[in-house]
Amino acid sequence: MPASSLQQSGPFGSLDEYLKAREWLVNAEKAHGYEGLVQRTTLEAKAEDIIQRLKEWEDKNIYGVKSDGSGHEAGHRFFHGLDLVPDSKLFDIAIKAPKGCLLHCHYDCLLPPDTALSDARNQPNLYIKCDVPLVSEGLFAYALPQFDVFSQDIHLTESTNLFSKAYVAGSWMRYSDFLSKFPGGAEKAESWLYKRMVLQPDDAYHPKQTVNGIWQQFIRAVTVIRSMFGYETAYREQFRRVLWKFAQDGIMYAEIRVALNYGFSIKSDDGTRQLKQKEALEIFQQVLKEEVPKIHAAGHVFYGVKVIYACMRSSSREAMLWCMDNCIEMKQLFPDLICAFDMQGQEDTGHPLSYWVSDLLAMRAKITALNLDLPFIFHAGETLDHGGETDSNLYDAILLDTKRIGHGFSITKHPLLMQICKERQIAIETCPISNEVLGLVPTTKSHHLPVLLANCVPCTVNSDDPGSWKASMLSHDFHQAMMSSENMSLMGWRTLAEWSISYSCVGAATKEKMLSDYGKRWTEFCQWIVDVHGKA
Ligand SMILES: O=c1[nH]cnc2c1ncn2[C@@H]1O[C@H](CO)[C@@H](O)[C@H]1O
Repeated sequence: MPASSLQQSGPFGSLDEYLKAREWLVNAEKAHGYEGLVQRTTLEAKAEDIIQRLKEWEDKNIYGVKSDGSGHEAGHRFFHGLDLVPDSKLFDIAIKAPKGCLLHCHYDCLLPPDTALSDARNQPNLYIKCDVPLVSEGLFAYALPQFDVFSQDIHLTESTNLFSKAYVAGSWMRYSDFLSKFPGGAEKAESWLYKRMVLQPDDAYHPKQTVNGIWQQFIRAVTVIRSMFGYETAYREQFRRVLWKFAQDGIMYAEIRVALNYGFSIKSDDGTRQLKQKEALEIFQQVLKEEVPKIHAAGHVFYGVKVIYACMRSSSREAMLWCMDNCIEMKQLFPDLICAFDMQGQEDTGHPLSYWVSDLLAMRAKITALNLDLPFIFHAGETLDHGGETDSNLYDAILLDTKRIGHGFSITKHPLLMQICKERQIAIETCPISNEVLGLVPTTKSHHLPVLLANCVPCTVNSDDPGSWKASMLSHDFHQAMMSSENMSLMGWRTLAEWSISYSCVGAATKEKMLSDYGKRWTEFCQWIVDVHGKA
């Protein structure tokens, strides 16, 4: 707080004097945060006022806590409010909002599996296996299904029939047989599979849940869904759909973390060929070439996507070293597509960055010698730890010159590191809904985004794994961020979106153009708010 604020404290000669000092203090604190950067046009001020009024109204009328204490608070728990969101005008506004760039998301978890499940019906070579036979309610609840495609026929016998007591765990059953033999039929089968891939409210909120517990469930869900995209057509069509969903949700560009782990492969549809990192990236490049012009033709402002090469932080050293070299190789082959390197997987249970420091320093030396533009963008501080090994990832991320920080949830307990992020322009990629569903905060209201904004630490809003909890690409997170804090405003959305452009990996000229495109869309958006919602 500036020293001058002290001069504003008492003793006060009158109520009027006190109220003036109070107003000054509130405004001084606002100016300390992102509001200090904001200048409103008349149109923006009008639109902003409409949004604030809508927030209050919706909090009482759409959400609302009843006199007996039951009900849902807006911006509180994502799953509790999910069914109410469609009734919200503010959600409609969030969908329309131009959002800038999505800088933190994971490819496998971008979309819920609806379309993948319908595509799977048409894959004759697709097989399914489980770790237990599906012969009792308990085993249905426990089982982990996985998919793969095979070129040779695997006949249906008692030992490959998932619904037989004689099923040998891990044996493959043709998916079409699985659908027809599932108790209650194909629709029941798909809804059973769906629940294995998408987290449910009880997974997130049951009273004995822990961070490790929900992560174990999340990893299981990812294992199922990832195996569903394990063949070429599914992998490609998923990417095509993702691009359209981004554009339709007001995202102008994205950087996607793709798990290109050691041992990564997808198969050709007929199961005869294995496609590795290079072939997967070729698929992305090809789809971008085909789809971006169509997305433009449909009237969207869209700058495509780049890939953050990501591998598991729990890897063996041998696997990690292979990935580091492979990442450099892929950067040379796909200089415009690969934009950074990261490690992913649960931070608390994986190796901390300190474990990898010498390898990362050697990787950096190679990158510099090759004159490549390949920054690190590390996950760090996605933890409840404070002062321990996981939390200390923040120190290493900063010392290793991370371009941004993924999550940075624990950084608000490190004022010096927040200050450094401000000075060195390291943006924090926050993920409000993800942090709530995966157990870091019991409510979005205690998320660190408002703290970062109040300190004017550059940050962005991201969806992380929206498909894993049936959220949209970014609208739900924008909406949740808006509803969870009084201090979040329309100009907060604008600030976050402009930061997402400024801290992205695109070149300076493209950034300029994006900012200018954004400005135009934003003005249209504010006008729309005033025209459509201003009269109510
Ligand atoms: O919030 C996150 N922090 C770290 N890793 C994550 C997060 N969300 C997803 N993944 C990683 O991405 C994989 C899917 O591609 C997940 O298995 C998980 O390892």
